[in-house]
Amino acid sequence: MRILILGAGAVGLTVAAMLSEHAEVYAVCRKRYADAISADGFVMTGIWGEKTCRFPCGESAPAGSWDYIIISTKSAATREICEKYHHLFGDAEIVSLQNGIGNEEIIGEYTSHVIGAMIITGFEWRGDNAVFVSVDGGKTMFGRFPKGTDDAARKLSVLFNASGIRSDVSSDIKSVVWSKAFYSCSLNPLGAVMECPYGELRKAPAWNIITNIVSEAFAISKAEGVELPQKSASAYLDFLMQEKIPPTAKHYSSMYQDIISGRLTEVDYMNGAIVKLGRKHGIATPVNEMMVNLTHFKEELR
Ligand SMILES: NC(=O)C1=CN([C@@H]2O[C@H](COP(=O)(O)OP(=O)(O)OC[C@H]3O[C@@H](n4cnc5c(N)ncnc54)[C@H](OP(=O)(O)O)[C@@H]3O)[C@@H](O)[C@H]2O)C=CC1
Ligand SMILES: CC(C)(CO)C(=O)C(=O)O
Repeated sequence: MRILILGAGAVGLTVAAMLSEHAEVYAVCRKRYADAISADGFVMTGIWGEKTCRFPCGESAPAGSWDYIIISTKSAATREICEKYHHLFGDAEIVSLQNGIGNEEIIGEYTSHVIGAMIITGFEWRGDNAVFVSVDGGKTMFGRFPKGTDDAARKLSVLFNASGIRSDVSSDIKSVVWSKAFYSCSLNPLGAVMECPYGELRKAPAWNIITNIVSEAFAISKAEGVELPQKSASAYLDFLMQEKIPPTAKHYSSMYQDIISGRLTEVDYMNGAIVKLGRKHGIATPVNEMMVNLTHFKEELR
């Protein structure tokens, strides 16, 4: 199986390292990462094991055809990467291994072969050729976007499992992607602005804010016709409190890590997407809008 990873950073390089023992993988990444990996290998630490891996990577993609092309940029770069590389898409399945609402729709403007994915594992940079895998919040999910499963999604999930990344398929991947987006909308900006781990957000003042974020987001999912696995805002809040926060209670959100490292956050593709869809449907989303503004303010203060 030939797999090209476009925009490989913390997620894409680690996935490349894991898959490269079971498939032919090439990672397109920034020059400084390619140089460091070519010189010293890619160093993985954390819950997926400690190893130094070698796989081909570089600033541009080699010619040829691919079975899967995995996009692992931040959401702000999805369109740019599609513009730059859609000439390679051919019959390949194009997989969005990203957070946020709207990436699959952008990719769908360039191909009819879109696979949606949801990954809920933590990846933290530890140098130009090193990533620490910090937490595991569940299986990585794949599915034909927006709905359905087929051999292409199943084969990719089988490869991930064989490579040591717990995975499964969903026949409603859009719903799974939105459910993860609601998790990110609830925990990421608040954890970043307050500089605290997810577990602290269970305290009453934070939980009041999260309750409003989730209620607004549910109104939007209803208006968009996206049915989440959790049937109501209160069912989603229970799921967050009972199932999702406990395994990641000590984790500082990736948005917090973006802010302290001087990178822009993806808040516009999370709470910002809810605000934008709220305007489209005439639904007020003041708490999500406040989180967008607070996060951008925090970005400017650093
Ligand atoms: N990190 C995590 O714990 C998790 C992240 N995710 C999601 O996965 C996605 C990727 O996150 P993550 O890996 O952390 O992000 P990173 O910023 O570490 O990686 C993305 C990489 O893509 C690069 N890139 C952008 N455009 C190009 C291009 N044209 N050519 C080559 N490289 C390019 C970026 O470079 P540059 O910065 O120079 O633009 C960056 O190095 C996000 O949507 C994130 O929300 C999901 C689960 C967990
Ligand atoms: C827990 C984790 C790492 C899973 O994606 C996360 O949601 C984040 O930090 O953004």
